[in-house]
Amino acid sequence: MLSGDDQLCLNISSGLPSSRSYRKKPQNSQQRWVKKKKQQAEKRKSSSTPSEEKGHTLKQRRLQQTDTAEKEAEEETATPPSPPPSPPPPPPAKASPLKPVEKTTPRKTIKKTKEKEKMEKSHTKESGRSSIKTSSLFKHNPDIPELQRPAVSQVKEKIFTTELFSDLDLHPHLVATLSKVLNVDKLTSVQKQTIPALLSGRDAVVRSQTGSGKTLSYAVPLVQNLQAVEPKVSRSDGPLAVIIVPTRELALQTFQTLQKLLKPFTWIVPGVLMGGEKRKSEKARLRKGINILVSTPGRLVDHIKNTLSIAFSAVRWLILDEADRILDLGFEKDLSVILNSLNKTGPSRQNVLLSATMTQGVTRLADVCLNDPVSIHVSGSSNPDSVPAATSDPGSAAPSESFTVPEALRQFVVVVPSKIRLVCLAAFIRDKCQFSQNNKVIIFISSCEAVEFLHSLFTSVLAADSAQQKSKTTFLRLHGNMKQEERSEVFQQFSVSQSGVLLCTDVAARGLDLPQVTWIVQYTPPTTAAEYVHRVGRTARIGEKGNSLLFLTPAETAFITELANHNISLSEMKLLSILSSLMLDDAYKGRGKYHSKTSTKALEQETRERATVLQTHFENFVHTDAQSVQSAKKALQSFLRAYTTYPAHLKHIFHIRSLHLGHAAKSFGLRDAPQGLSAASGRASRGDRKEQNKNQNQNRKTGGGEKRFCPRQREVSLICSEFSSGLDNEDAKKKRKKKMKVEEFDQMS
Ligand SMILES: Nc1ncnc2c1ncn2[C@@H]1O[C@H](COP(=O)(O)OP(=O)(O)OP(=O)(O)O)[C@@H](O)[C@H]1O
Repeated sequence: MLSGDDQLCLNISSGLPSSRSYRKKPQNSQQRWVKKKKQQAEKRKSSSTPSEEKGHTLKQRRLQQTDTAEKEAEEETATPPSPPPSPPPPPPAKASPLKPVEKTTPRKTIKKTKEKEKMEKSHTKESGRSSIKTSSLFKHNPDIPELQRPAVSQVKEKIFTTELFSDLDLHPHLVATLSKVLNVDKLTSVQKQTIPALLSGRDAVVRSQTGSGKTLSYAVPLVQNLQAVEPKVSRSDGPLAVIIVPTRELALQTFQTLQKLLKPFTWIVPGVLMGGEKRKSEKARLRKGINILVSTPGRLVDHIKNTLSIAFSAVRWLILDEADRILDLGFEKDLSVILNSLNKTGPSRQNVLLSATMTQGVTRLADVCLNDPVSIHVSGSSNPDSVPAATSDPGSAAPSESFTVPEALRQFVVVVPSKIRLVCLAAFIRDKCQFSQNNKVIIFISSCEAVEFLHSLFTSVLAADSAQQKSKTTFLRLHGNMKQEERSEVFQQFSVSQSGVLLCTDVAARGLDLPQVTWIVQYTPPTTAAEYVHRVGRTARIGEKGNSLLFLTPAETAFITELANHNISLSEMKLLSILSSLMLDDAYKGRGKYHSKTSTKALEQETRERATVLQTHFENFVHTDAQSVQSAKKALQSFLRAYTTYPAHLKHIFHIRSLHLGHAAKSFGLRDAPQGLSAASGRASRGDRKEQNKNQNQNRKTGGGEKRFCPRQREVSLICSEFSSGLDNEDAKKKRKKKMKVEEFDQMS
């Protein structure tokens, strides 16, 4: 195994423009810091004036005087360091954010946003050190255990074959479009096996790793087949193919791929239906005629029930992408409505189920709705037995089912005590986005509220801390409680951006093909090994390189064994290695007593001090006003609720009772565990219960927010807008309007 330092070296990407390239001689944060210090010292030496030298000698003397204090500080820091008593030596080029900005910049020239004001307030507070109240981050934490990494033989899947699309019997315009528009010439393994099978008219269950080209493996034969239909397909034929996907973004992405493929075949019309869009305009499009219909299940069911112009009499293809997810989310009921509706009238149909992971539920579905299917399992044998055998839980994979992850994916785990999680994540982001270039990071978080909270915290605090630096980190967010226009906008923005951070729930875990993502961070662990595979699958796609980092607390390390049971192996990244990136950041300078020292112990102590300063920035921001505290509490509460929803077979790893509420609170920038908030959501205080009930009633009315979950419903709630038709709000509004009209009438009469 690599040492912690080596691991971090490996993970710092180069400043070169391409995400594919890596430094030949990578340096870790500590090495970079030592180098930076040396350079600074040399600069100072060459440019120092007598008075500066005097200042420097003063500093030396001060350091000698504080030798005894240094010993003390070798223990933990209970409060953030106070500034040195006398003025510091040569002023740094950048103003330290520990000092209020107003002192150096005329107030009138600054256009302040609310957040900036908050930050300034908190910094001002900080300079009045007496008001700081940050308890020690590094005291009273559970020990980080030595990780047991079971021996795992990872399953490998070759991505590309030597065969070309032009070797297949496809329409030449389709081959040309693949090459010119999609930049695709060689077949991937899954395409090589799937395309001929589908062209021959067979049903299929397709399983291959994430980012291996499954979309084209069904889209190419579909287009080939439909363009050859005689007489030519026309809009009035209605849907000839129905493609069901679990999320709106995936629906949009699939639709866009089809649009490109259909460029030479303009008479075949693709269309997308998804929650959040206007039902009226969708109805109009359906009336005009859509030949290839891409939809989320809930929305399609809504149209089946309410739109007269939807007719399935001509459907000859049914494709269920991310089939296990569709069943997993409890879409079964919707699916049976769709299948019944298709079966009622349609001609004989070709059916395809696809995913990178399969569950027993999919096997059952395949039994019911596929006709003598060919089973394509790229990394295993192509026989039906390769689909998971029966388990007690139809939604889960068999306990020992092996999963394949991309070969060029480097997977890491960091064990972090709860209290330090927030600064560890922030330090990681700073390292990847501030001190390295062209990193595109996706961070998975367990609830919409926590995504919102962290987004506003990082946008305010980290962005303000790096205000002096050249490159600014862009933070985006994506979750199921956002309005559809905003979701689509974020999806597009992150797709085309060269760098930045996307904070999201599992709504982004499946199928999304976001180019050049370099890091996947699982800040809250996934609920299953399969979800782990899909989350990390957002990087290292189609043979590219990529990295992933899983956050676990010391109590959760048994999840590594659970992953190993599915042939997934991780390397450890040390917590201190991640935190040491703060040494590059003068925004978090501690007492500065260790600057002249390069011993490991001194460096570690300085790193801890800096982490404490950063935590103080977060806590000050959170405690600026009651509203911020409230949103932190809400985020904590939703995190706790989500924590209660791990499936039974993982409860021994993720149990709410093993969480320390005060420590968890700290990871949301709260100084103390909120009063009356019980770790187990079911054991809330009376006041809290009242609040919860109020919220639940409110949520029921608005169709959003938090609900009480049973384990299976966690994901459902996270991508609730996909699960529902997305029209609940409209219906609720209409009902309210109707009620108001009746009341008005009553009042008038
Ligand atoms: N033969 C090919 N050559 C080069 N690139 C390809 C080829 N086939 C697909 N791609 C590209 O690979 C990327 C991933 O494809 P796709 O999204 O279909 O993967 P997937 O297997 O469905 O992944 P997931 O399981 O995550 O949904 C896309 O950008 C696609 O354009």
